Parts: sequence; C-alpha cells; structure tokens
Amino acid sequence: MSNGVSDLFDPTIWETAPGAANYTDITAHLSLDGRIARIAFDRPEVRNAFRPHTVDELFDALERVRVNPRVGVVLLTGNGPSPKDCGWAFCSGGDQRIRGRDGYKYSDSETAVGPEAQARAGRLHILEVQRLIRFMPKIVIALVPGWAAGGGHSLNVVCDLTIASREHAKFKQTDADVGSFDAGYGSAYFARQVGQKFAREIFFLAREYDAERAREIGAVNEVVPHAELETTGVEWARTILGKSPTAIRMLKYAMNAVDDGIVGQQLFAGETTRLAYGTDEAVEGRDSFLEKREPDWAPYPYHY
Ligand SMILES: CC(C)(COP(=O)(O)OP(=O)(O)OC[C@H]1O[C@@H](n2cnc3c(N)ncnc32)[C@H](O)[C@@H]1OP(=O)(O)O)[C@@H](O)C(=O)NCCC(=O)NCCSC(=O)c1cc(O)c2ccccc2c1O
Repeated sequence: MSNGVSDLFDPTIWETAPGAANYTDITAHLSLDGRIARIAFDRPEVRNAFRPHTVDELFDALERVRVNPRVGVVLLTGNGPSPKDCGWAFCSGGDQRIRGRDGYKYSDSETAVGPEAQARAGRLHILEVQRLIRFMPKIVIALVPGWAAGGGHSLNVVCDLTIASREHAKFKQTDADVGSFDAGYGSAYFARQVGQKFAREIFFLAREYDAERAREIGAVNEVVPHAELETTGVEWARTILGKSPTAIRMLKYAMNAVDDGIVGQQLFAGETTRLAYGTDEAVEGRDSFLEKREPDWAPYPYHY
C-alpha cells in the first residue's frame, strides 16, 4: 500500500483517532476538522475477516465515535488491497480458522481455565457491534471496496447507507455454506431491505452478486468507480453534516423503530424526552417539585 493504510486512503485529510495508535486489526481516523470518522478493517490478507480481537477494537473505535460530540458521520470500510493477491475486501466475516464450538476464539482461549475465562472464550460479539451501529445516533456509511461476505455482508446490511466499488465490490452470503446463521439483522432485517424473495435467494443459494446487482435490489445506494469510493463517502458525509443533527438522529431512530420493537421505540422515545425536557412545560414540572408547590400547567395547551 502506497501510504501504509490503504490504496484508497488520502493521508492529507485524516489524522489518527484518539486511542487508535495501538490497534492491530483495524485503523481509525478522524477528518482534520474532527467531524467524520473513518474506521477500517485492516486484515486484507484474509479478506478482512474478523477475529475476537478485531471485534474488540471495532467496538472500542465505534464507541469512542458514538460519544464524540463533534463526529456526525462514520465511514466503515476495509483497507486494501491484499499484499498476497491484490484482492479487495470490505469484510469476509468471522475468521473461520479460529472458530470453535462455542464461538470465535481468542488466541489464549483454548487453554483458559475458570468460569470467567470460559465465558469469554467463545465470542459472537460482532452482534454487539451491529447493535452499536444500529443504535448509533449518527449516520454510518459502508464503503465497500471489495468482498462483503458472511458476517461482513451482515455488517453492510446494518449500516445506514452503502457506496460500492464498481470494479471490485462483490457480495455473497456464505453463512449456510459454513454452518452459521445470523438470524437477526443479517437475515431478517436484510429481507425487509431487499424483499423476501431476494433475501432467501441470497442466503439459500449463496450466489455472488456484483455492485450493480446489489444496487438494483436495494442493498447498495450508489456504485462508483473504485478510485472514487472514499472521496464519494466523504462528499456524502459533508452533505449529511450540513443537516440538523437532531433531525438526522430522529429520522434514523424513526426508520429503525418499525423493525426494532420496544427497543426501537425506546431509542426514539428517549430522544423525544430529551426534546420535551427543553420545553418550559417540563421545566415547570421539575421546578414545582423542587419548590414544593402545585405545578401551573395553564400556559400549556393540549396541542392538536
Ligand atoms: C470472501 C471470499 C468469497 C473471497 O474469495 P476469494 O477467492 O477472492 O479469496 P480467497 O478465498 O482465496 O481468500 C483469500 C485468503 O483469505 C482467507 N479468508 C477469506 N475469508 C476468510 C475468513 N472468513 N476466515 C478466514 N480466512 C479467510 C482465505 O482462506 C485465503 O487465505 P489463503 O491463506 O488461502 O491465501 C472467500 O474468501 C470466502 O468465502 N470467505 C469465507 C466467508 C465466510 O464464510 N465467512 C464466515 C461466515 S459466518 C460469519 O461471518 C459469522 C460471524 C459471527 O461472528 C456470527 C455471530 C453470530 C451469528 C452469526 C455469525 C456469523 O454468521
């Protein structure tokens, strides 16, 4: 790679994110103005497959971004190409070499003893990362430079928007090939996204589909020349940053809510509570309690 990160990475617009210097399996950067995050899988020699340590780093990077009040958009991508064969990948899911009978293994977990070590040994916590992306009060854009397969396919599903490389992006849901199944967002929500027939075909036949086909069925928003993938992502991020943060957050949670049950309602409702707390009416409720008097609701009509 020409710049040590990825051939598509522009070193003039990014700086290393706080806490990211010691990551081994991912890279994390912030734009120079601190408004956009770029988080990337960095195991191109295995098509950016994730092991438990990768997922730990990804969770850490995303959580730092979630609580960073300056960041409004996250670009999630995969560094590349592979030094072995020049192949590109977004992510090829769980690293099958270290899959055990109870989940994916840390390197020391085969020899771990005691209940705590055993509970941590088999990991499926990419599902926690999926929830972090889904519940993130900001927009996450998948930039797909190559393969999105298995659990990598499911990560694309859970991102808010997707831009894919015309030349190299390829999609394949291999879960059933390797005796796995993401029965949550990866499949059931994917069926909401692309429709039941397409979702069943993609899971049951595990065929490959290219970026254009993915766009046709609704799994990708836009297909762009490979060289323009990250610049397009940054342009989209800048457009989103021009919108009201509250409106963007409420819209994301509103669109989530219909598929997310009570937790979806909780997220949306939590933000309405925040908005309500800003009103004189809610301040009157709080003050009347603190001042030990009856609240005066007279100025606040039943709006219709
Ligand atoms: C992604 C591919 C279709 C790419 O094919 P291609 O021919 O381009 O490349 P190679 O196959 O030659 O791969 C190059 C190199 O990378 C290694 N590699 C690729 N993917 C993985 C992987 N996932 N794990 C380990 N290693 C991988 C490959 O072996 C080659 O190495 P060499 O040493 O030979 O050079 C194709 O690679 C492919 O199909 N990959 C596997 C995709 C897959 O099945 N992923 C796992 C699905 S299951 C999953 O991800 C999953 C994870 C979870 O944590 C879950 C949690 C809860 C519920 C469900 C989960 C879940 O389903």
